[in-house]
Amino acid sequence: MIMSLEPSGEEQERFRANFKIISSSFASMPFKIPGTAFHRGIKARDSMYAMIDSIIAKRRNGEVIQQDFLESLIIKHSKGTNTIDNEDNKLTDQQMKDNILTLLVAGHDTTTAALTWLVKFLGENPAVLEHLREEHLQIQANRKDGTNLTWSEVNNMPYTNKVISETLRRATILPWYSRKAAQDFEIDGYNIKKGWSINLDVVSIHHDPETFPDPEKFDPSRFDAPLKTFSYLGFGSGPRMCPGMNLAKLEICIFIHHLVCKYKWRALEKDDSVQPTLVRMPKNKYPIMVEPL
Ligand code: HEM
Repeated sequence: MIMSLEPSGEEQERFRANFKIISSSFASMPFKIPGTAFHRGIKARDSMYAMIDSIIAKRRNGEVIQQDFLESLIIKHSKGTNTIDNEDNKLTDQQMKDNILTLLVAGHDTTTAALTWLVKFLGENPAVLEHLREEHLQIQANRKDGTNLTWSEVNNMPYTNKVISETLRRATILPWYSRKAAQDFEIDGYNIKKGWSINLDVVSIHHDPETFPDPEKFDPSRFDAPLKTFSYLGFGSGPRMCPGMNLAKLEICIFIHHLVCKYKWRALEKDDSVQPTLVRMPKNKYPIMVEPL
């Protein structure tokens, strides 16, 4: 979708390997010294840049044509192309590469983790799974022709949306993110100075028993009524809120539809530990055995 890499092959493998190094160095101390995670991350990023450079070059000389996000960036942002945008607003190749890398880094592991947690929570909560399956079987039954999920169907999945929100609350994929204080302020007796970086402890916010009674319980009905502002931060909040939210939700809705309409599954291991990385995942990656319904 982003740049049409084949799911297998040497290029994809190299991409995957570099991507893994970048993800695991994301929250490392910024010491650019050989041997540190940060240094490995920078090297992997440079290698990704080189790969994206070569992909952009092939697209520019017409060797490869694809209908994907990179292609639309190239068409819209090539200097001298006949679009209504001002030349000064066009992205440089460096900015294009950064955009592609940002989308991959911010969008891949987060969505993968969300899907993994979703399968786990549904497997552990058969009543929720049954309710969810009813919603999706009803969508199938109402469909007059065609087999593909339509845009209006995706936009009319009320229970699915609550299941997604509860998954992101309970799992809290991004356990913290930061904001810079715009002014001096005091909170609970602590004085915060303008310009300080503040990390939000989203796991605690999402497990506050005052807002979410019995917080460990997986219960999508918590989202039946609107919640207190800033108590649910699955995709963040405010102007820096996740720009990929709608894409991620779309991917998750499509995944859920096919999963619950066609398959049943069971966990192969019992392990509730969480991998202590920036993007929270079940430590054992939650292996399952899948069968047709
Ligand atoms: C279930 C999947 C996802 C989750 C749980 C998630 C969650 C988040 C959260 C919590 C933030 C921080 C928001 C804030 O600071 O207020 C964020 C930022 C961001 N996300 Fe996502 N995200 C997901 C998928 C995606 C996808 C698919 C993309 C793009 C393809 C994406 C791109 C970004 C970017 C670029 C930012 C940084 C925004 C900024 O700092 O201005 N995310 N995401």
